[in-house]
Amino acid sequence: MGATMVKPLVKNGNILDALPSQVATLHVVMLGLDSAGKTTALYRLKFDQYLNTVPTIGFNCEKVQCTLGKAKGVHFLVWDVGGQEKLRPLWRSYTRKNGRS
Ligand SMILES: Nc1nc2c(ncn2[C@@H]2O[C@H](COP(=O)(O)OP(=O)(O)OP(=O)(O)O)[C@@H](O)[C@H]2O)c(=O)[nH]1
Ligand SMILES: [Mg+2]
Repeated sequence: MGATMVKPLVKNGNILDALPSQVATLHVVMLGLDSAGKTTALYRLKFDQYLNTVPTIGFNCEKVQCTLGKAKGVHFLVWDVGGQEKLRPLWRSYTRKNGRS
């Protein structure tokens, strides 16, 4: 049985360094249970502050520009999807075009 070589996605522990240099906008979907902290993390990324949040009904979408490292200038379109149980059936509609589902 031969071993398979898998090229690591993350180099030097930094996922940003693994991004292609010529990329316009990367879409990121945040999924997780309610009150996991998704919106808090998104606002921290976008506004560099910890802001009070309310439970997300539907989704929030924010454009975030990377300002450091090799990924400087790359734009992320971050989709922060509500995690309440009644909203979870909608999660698949945010992931079906990723080629893995
Ligand atoms: N202690 C602690 N509290 C956190 C952290 N991140 C978020 N919170 C708190 O957890 C609560 C829920 O955070 P949200 O960011 O609204 O959670 P969410 O994942 O967006 O929840 P839904 O929108 O319902 O899916 C808020 O009161 C936050 O202040 C954390 O890292 N530590
Ligand atoms: Mg939220």
